[in-house]
Amino acid sequence: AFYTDPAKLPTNSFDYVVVGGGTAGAVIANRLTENPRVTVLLLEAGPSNINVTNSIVPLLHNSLIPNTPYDWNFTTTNQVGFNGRNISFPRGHMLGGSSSVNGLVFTRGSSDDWDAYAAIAEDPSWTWENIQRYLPLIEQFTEPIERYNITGDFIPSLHGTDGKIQTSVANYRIPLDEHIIEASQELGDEFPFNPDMGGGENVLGLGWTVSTIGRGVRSSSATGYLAPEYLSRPNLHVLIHAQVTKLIQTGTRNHLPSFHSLQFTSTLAGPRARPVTVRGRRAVVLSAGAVGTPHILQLSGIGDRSLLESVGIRTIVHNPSVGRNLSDHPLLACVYSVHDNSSYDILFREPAVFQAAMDQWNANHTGPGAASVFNQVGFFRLSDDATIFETTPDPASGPKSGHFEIMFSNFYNLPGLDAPTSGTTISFDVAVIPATSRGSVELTSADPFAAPAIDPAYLQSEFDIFTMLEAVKAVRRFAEAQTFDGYIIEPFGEFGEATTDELLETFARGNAATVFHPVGTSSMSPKGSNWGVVDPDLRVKGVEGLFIIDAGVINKLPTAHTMAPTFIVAERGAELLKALT
Ligand SMILES: Cc1cc2nc3c(=O)[nH]c(=O)nc-3n(C[C@H](O)[C@H](O)[C@H](O)COP(=O)(O)OP(=O)(O)OC[C@H]3O[C@@H](n4cnc5c(N)ncnc54)[C@H](O)[C@@H]3O)c2cc1C
Repeated sequence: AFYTDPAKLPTNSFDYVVVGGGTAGAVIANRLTENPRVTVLLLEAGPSNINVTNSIVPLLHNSLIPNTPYDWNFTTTNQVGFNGRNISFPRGHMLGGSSSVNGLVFTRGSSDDWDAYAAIAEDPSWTWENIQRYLPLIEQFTEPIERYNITGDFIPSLHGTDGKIQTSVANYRIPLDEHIIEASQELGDEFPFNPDMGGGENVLGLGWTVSTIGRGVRSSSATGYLAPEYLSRPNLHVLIHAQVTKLIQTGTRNHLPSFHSLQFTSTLAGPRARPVTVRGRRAVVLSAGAVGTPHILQLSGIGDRSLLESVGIRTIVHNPSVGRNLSDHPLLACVYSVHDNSSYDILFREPAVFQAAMDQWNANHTGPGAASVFNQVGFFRLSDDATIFETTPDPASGPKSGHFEIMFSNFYNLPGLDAPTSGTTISFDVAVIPATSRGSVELTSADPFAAPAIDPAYLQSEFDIFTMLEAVKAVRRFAEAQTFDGYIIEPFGEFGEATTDELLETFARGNAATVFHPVGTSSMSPKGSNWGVVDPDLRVKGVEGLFIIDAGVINKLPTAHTMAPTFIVAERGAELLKALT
């Protein structure tokens, strides 16, 4: 059942309480309640996803962040590597979490990435081979809403057809597509075409983006795993507007502090509302994401003693790894002015064009509204003799993993920044993949409603800045392809003026942002190791009754956007929990 008022809950004791109705939390709640005898309470701080148009219409996702009710509206600390700038750090704040607000890109990572997770955690159950069985549970590949011939744009055998999340390629084609594919054919040595990045053995190269879109509509963990047929299960209770403020120690078991209770506040009643206490008899599962989960742990006395003491919180479990090892993909937009009357710059700028697109989408879910903004992405490697490898060991998980990504879109794609008021542009956004800078999420106050300090430490390592600049240079070589003659006019703004390495670095540090992929703050590490937050079975170290299942447990950035890897972690986490019962 679905609730907005905690007073309506039938009980305050459940088999499991899951914190965070986001990407992972919705999976856990769904899978555990497949057994009608298991009761689950799922608590989500944000509002419902139902009828939120900008979450439903794929093209509108950039408008969900920042400074909306659907975003936590976090800001990073001042970033040394960004010339002291801070940036907005969006996280989904609604049912479905970040899968309800994100860019819909569905990429799973390379086999090397998953094998690295297994190696780091010293647990072979996390290898690429072993996680294969979760993929069909997640994905339901669908035909694009427009009747395009997609033969050759994907490899059917790599996709599930019966999972909970609908995916598709190329829901709305744009003139830029042809140029990107042609450029890849022209410059195939450096930018080879990849017919499908979903196979972990072959994620490098450029290809059509698989997006979480079904019949022109966003598919999220909320639409998929919390669909009406699941919400109607009598053993599943989903409460929104419920912000968890603290876990409560309920005793000791096997010499470990137990955490089977927690407090939350209904935000509809304001932060001064009386906290409600609920109990998870079998376990409490934290799925509040790479920021929310470590923040809750710290508020509950689980974290670095000196940090907790600094805000007057008594330490129950001293674990300095909580909230540390924050890793994210830094992004830099390389914008070109182009001749393109179909550029989304016009659509977003001119109300009549925008309205026509929305009218079309409203009529039958077709047109630009039906598509994500990245019809293609590509993952690439630095050359083996890149000078950085003289001083830095290659941080990629292996030869099948990338060093940088390029994402292609047909407009000025810098969410949160004002687009130019005239002309038309395309954006080739680059990102550093195995970024080696490590940051942190730290509480700033014992007040659970005070935002934590988020320091992703962007571009603070030699490798990260080197790779960012190499990625920009790769973009410039790509833009030299003949197919762009008469289409690309010139590089736009400061990007065009950054003609030396020094100027390029200034441009990067002055303009880079994020692809929104934080991981690592609840890192999975070997059982018994002296670092990390969860064991390979996703139990929180040093306590009883508490699990973490979200993007934070991923201990290293994948050659992928992080939603699909989070779904994999969640399906595996649900299986591990079910095995306990
Ligand atoms: C703007 C944006 C664009 C992105 N684009 C892509 C993309 O195109 N492709 C891709 O693969 N990845 C993308 N990502 C990343 C991807 O969406 C995330 O890595 C993934 O969804 C994380 O899943 P999660 O379950 O860990 O956290 P989330 O999905 O964020 O879920 C956490 C949930 O917990 C709730 N919560 C937090 N604290 C509390 C609390 N105290 N009490 C109760 N509830 C709480 C939150 O409101 C949220 O619903 C994007 C992310 C963002 C923000």
